[in-house]
Amino acid sequence: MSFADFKSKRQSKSSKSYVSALSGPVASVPTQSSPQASTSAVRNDTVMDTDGLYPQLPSLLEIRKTVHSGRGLWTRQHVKYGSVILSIDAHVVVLSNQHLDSHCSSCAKAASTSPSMRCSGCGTLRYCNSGCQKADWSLHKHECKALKRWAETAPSAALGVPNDAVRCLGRILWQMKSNGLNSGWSKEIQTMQSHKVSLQHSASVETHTHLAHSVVRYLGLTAPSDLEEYGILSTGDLVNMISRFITNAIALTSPSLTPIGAIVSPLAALTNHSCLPNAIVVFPRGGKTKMKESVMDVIALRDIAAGEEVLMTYVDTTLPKAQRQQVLTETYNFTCQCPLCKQSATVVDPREAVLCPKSCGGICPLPTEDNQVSRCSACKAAISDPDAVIDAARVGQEALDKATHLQSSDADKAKHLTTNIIPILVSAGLPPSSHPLLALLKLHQSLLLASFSDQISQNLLDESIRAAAKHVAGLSAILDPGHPVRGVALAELGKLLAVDEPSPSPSSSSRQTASFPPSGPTRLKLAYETLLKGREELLIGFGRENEGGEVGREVRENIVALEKELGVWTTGIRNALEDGAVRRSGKT
Ligand SMILES: C[S@@+](CC[C@H](N)C(=O)[O-])C[C@H]1O[C@@H](n2cnc3c(N)ncnc32)[C@H](O)[C@@H]1O
Repeated sequence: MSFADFKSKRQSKSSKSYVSALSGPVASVPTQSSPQASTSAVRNDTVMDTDGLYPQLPSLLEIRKTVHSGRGLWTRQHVKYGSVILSIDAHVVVLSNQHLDSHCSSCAKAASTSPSMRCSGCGTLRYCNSGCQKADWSLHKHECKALKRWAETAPSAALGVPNDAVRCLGRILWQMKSNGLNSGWSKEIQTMQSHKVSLQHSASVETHTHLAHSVVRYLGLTAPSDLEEYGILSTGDLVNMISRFITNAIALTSPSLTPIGAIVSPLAALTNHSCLPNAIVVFPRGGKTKMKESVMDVIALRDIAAGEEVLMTYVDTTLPKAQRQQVLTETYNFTCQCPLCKQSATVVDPREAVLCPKSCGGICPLPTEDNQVSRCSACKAAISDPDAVIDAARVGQEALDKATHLQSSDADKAKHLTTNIIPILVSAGLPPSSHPLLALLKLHQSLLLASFSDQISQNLLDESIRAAAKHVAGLSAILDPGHPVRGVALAELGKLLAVDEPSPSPSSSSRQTASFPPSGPTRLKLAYETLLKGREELLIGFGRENEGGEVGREVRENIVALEKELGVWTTGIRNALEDGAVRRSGKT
């Protein structure tokens, strides 16, 4: 697994009627700052002097240190939801191996929007044009030699390029050497949090050791003293640097939130974690200043009061508590105390829930081996066969792991798995917000989309829409309105609903077995409403001043096109009705 995948897995997101879940009014965005976010109800924090570091720190923010979570970013004034709190160019950016061919290694733009040229030296990195290549050369000149050396000694072609973590550490070390170890740039890197001291008790010792060996090989070092020019005087220093990277690297995502690599930004990395974050890191792309994918923004997901801590998430918040906690302990070395993790056991978390067996609209906690008794939180009806639910969830997790593994090597097999397992979880009573159903729906949707060809069938399109709608319904039960993951999911659903129907006959087989999705003008109207809702959420999640990022701007164009199309439909229907009325009255 690449480091980008590793990180994105950690980040990175009920209604029985999906139609009604989507066609209601746009959920209002909470405008009150959340009391959960502040960890300084009693001031136990110290405002820190930046010592000339972090020149990009805006006056809106200050760095404070607490006993509980070390340094963090705090607001000095009220911040409105959807505002850009911080906009920065990362210190170091690398693409994950599977994106090296499809994206520019300088600006990280996808090759589909720009023809790319390959570096003739290493034959590994691609660029949009010579401008991008020149901009990257000061770092790539070291990397180019290292990549060639690595490929020459690799045991197989498949291992001919080191993973993104090794390449990112290489870039950090070359840049530190070139900028000088006493430069602000290098000091910011050196002061990033490391967990070297607690490593010996941690499950990630192996990852650190493996990375250390790989970095030494990548840099072409022959003696420990060779590391001194990088400011690394001992093995301990090297482990420290690796721990800093693992603790602070952030997944680089495309404008539609697909993980494509890793970045290191010491300033953004000062943000501490909550599983109920009030902020998020996005790479919105666009505008005059954000043409590089690697320009990152930290966006306020809800109003943040003056003097409140800015908190983002380090894990995928669609995961159940135990899985989130495991990652936070193993990778970040702390136990999360956020309100979601400390939620009373009497509150049912939609991530770990089963629908009420009496269909009263309530949910029951997902039964476990240790706690098989599960009752609906609303009507108290008990689940009659908890073992069946436990089994379904277990089989679902196994299928998810297998399908995720297979998706790039054998997409058909992966799709077969998701197609078969999803109905089992649904019939066991899992709502779309529940793990692993939500993750399976997302994967199923992407596998269906990947199988679209020029000749798309009505059934395939309708099945994709149903998967996308269930995915949106699941996310909506978990994530706050305005979360960019929700915005992107709504945009995808709206786009699918707006696709021309290949055979829109109301008597087609899919129509008889399911009332969703509708056909004709009703479908277009639903597409329009979904896109409007998506745009509203994207404007928050990617920042209002970014116009909702690249996806938000695309959605706006789709909305304009649909308005025209719906206008034609409305006129056509009105004309048809008027014609009928004229005929009935005997006029010609
Ligand atoms: C990316 S760094 C954040 C900045 C860090 N606090 C510092 O002083 O540089 C991640 C580390 O901060 C600490 N941290 C972040 N969020 C935390 C939380 N909610 N509770 C406790 N520690 C936290 C953990 O040590 C974690 O490994």
